[in-house]
Amino acid sequence: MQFVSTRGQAPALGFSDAVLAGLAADGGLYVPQSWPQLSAADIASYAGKPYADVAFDIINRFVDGEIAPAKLEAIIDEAYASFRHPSVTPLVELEPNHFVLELFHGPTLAFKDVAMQFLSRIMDHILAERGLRATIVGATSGDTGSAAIEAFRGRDTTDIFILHPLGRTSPVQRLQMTTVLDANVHNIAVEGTFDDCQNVVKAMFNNHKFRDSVRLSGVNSINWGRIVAQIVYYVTAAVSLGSPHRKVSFTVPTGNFGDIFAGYCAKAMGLPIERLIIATNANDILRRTMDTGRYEMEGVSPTISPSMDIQISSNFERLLFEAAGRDATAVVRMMDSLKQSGGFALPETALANIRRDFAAGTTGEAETRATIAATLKNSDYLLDPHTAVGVHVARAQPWSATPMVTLATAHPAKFPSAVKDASGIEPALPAWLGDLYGREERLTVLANDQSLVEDFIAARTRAA
Ligand SMILES: Cc1ncc(COP(=O)(O)O)c(C=O)c1O
Ligand SMILES: N[C@@H](CCOP(=O)(O)O)C(=O)O
Repeated sequence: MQFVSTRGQAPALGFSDAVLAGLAADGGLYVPQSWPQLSAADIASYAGKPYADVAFDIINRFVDGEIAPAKLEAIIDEAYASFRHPSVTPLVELEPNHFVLELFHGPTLAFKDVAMQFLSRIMDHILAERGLRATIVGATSGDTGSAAIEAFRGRDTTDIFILHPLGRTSPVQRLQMTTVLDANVHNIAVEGTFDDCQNVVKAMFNNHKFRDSVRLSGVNSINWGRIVAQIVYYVTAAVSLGSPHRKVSFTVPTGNFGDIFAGYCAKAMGLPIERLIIATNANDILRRTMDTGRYEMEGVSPTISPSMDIQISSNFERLLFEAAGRDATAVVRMMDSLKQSGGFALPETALANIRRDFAAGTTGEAETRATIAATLKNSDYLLDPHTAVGVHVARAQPWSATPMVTLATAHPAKFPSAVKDASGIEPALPAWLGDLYGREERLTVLANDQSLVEDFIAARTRAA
């Protein structure tokens, strides 16, 4: 299996090289050259199987023999042994025909753990086999960073540098990153927004001299290794609800579009998904794009679901590539226009293709709070603000007999003050994080400036 860039100018790579590369050399994102197909019998065979077994069967189709199956199986088993729920990602019925898929039972309480626990182990394996070290960089609005730091801490093959927007994460998210004091972990608080952090990360990848000199690798969902691991829970959830004999719809709280793109991948592989619903907070660029056919940047406003305070939705590029019939030239045109003028128009057929598979809705701040309060009252279930954005959008969809699954992307305890404001209940952190507020912090504040960040990294990485 080869992976090709959405911009068509970078060499096609196998799984291991695509994972180590993160972003393609032409600035594009890697996608598989073709979608491996799950037959109805394959899907039916997953019923009752442990999560790790399903994960192995799906991920192995993309690894395509590059890693010995027994080794891959061991890596996947170990990754999901760190989850605190035996099903790894359990489904809970919220109300008739509406379920939440709890993705927050990993070590840092957000869905990012599902992919990151896999990615750190697979990268470690590939690097160790090649006798190499890499410099890992990531931009975070709070959850990717904590999951990545937890997954990569203490590893000899990697140094990890995480950029977060100064003062724009929840205190729990910040502390989960900055209190990890392992020598290979470096936290940079950037004076700017998440989009600024992500722009610096992408610019470092596009600075080929720097990229090569520190052997740069990425852990954001621009890395195919993140997406592939997220396909799995769409499959396990759909199978629990009766697939392949029954269709399922998913509503996904969305920012960088990685999580919902994994749902698209599952559908492309043959999972019977009826609709994928994009749920945005007040930073609603994706919902507006679905309405108007124009992707148009506006400023980012801080919300109580801060992890989704994003305007440049990286993985939307993967969907554009697919929807435009894999026309890399059209993708380059759109991305150039985004860079130059802050927006672009979608080609008509691409828009029609996207509207066939996706719908979208927005949840404002007051609605997010009201959803948390009402869900506690009516279903005795405490939502985090990101999941509440999804639940509100799911409830606003036209009625359908098809089961709806809303992805519960974070544990409410990551956002205690927003949840308390909305519900009157302050969710407690689990025991292993109980002393988080008392731990020593380490971080460096830097201006939003690529060369300052590059100098900081170059002076500290062991991969140079
Ligand atoms: C809690 C939470 N929910 C939802 C999202 C949005 O996910 P994605 O960026 O994959 O669209 C994020 C961050 O990305 C998150 O941290
Ligand atoms: N919400 C994210 C933003 C980065 O998303 P990613 O999935 O591309 O890593 C975060 O929590 O950092």
